[in-house]
Amino acid sequence: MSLDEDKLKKFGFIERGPKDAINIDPLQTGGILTEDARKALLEWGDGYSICDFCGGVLDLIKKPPVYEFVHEALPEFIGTDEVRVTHGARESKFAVMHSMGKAGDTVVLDGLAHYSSYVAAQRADLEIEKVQSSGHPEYNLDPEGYAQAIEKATSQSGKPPALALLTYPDGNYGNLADAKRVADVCHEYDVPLLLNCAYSVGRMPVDAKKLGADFIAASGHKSMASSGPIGLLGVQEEYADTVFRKSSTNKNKEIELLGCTSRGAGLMTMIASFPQVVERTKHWDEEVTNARWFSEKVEELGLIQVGQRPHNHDLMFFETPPFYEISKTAKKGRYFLYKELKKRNIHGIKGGLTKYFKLSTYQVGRDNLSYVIDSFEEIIDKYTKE
Ligand SMILES: Cc1ncc(COP(=O)(O)O)c(C=O)c1O
Repeated sequence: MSLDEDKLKKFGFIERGPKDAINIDPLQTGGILTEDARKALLEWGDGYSICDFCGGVLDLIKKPPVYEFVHEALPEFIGTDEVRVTHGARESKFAVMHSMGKAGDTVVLDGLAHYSSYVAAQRADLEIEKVQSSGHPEYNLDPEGYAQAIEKATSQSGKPPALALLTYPDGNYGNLADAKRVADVCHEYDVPLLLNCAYSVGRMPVDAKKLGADFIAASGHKSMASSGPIGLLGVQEEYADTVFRKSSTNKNKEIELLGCTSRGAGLMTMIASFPQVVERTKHWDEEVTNARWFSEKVEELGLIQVGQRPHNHDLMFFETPPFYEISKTAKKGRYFLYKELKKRNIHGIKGGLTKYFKLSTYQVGRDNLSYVIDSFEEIIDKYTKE
């Protein structure tokens, strides 16, 4: 096989269309780089760049201050005794499941858990027991549901679950369950709790100790203004030796991390953004106010926010009957909304969705949010007043 020149022409530098748009994509709003992180990306972009300074354990590098970041700043930031950098929230979840459970053990998942929690459990050969949410319209999770799930799993398998997980908040409705109560319930049965904080650490204050969480999984590219793939794994002391056990052949290498994880640009962008990330979590109340205000305004246009009300997070799910009605007769069909938003430089609602969608108001700011609301109104008017 040979790669001819015509084929190779497709590759090389590729511009990213929507990079300067107003972004309301829940996946992306918390991962937009700070200016310092953009500089760090170029500075540290070469493969293995950080390894110039490594004596065998990446997170022990003194200069640049990786050790201080990983072993001092991050534990304080999320309230766990130990932290390691991983390649993402899913890798963190897998590491915990794989080290805490044996094949055939059970993990309890909330009914709104992300698919990556399922595949992490499957990769670790764990059985899954679910705690159902209350369903439409609020999709609330009753912490007592964890007691029932734990009891059910125990009676079925003769053994308590190895772990419970709560998605905090969930990635569909942006619901923040009562994590403290969930932790208390799990601990009554001696079941440790992993909080999936992909959408919280880096956006809002999270203190694992206050919440009673034994493990934290976080996502740098989702919520910590970092270039991915990068995430965090926080572990309380009681479980640190289990999760961070070392290789018998390579004595300073932690097995669950396959020796070392993010090595270069990802880590250095996370470090570069960290001061601003810490600062922005102090202004979380403003983000919640903006989200609620946005929700109220678009509901005046006929959209309906489902999930917790009043809402406590920037990630929101809307049913959107006005757009759905238009899609039935619009020339571009269900793609009309995507095209209209694109024309207005608004990015983040998936193409083809008109019946419902989720969006995020995080760090978008009142002016741009007003512009999005006005654009929704203008689009509805354009098609209904024709
Ligand atoms: C709730 C939730 N958890 C975890 C993830 C995965 O995060 P990561 O890409 O860091 O593994 C996502 C990604 O969409 C998510 O929505």
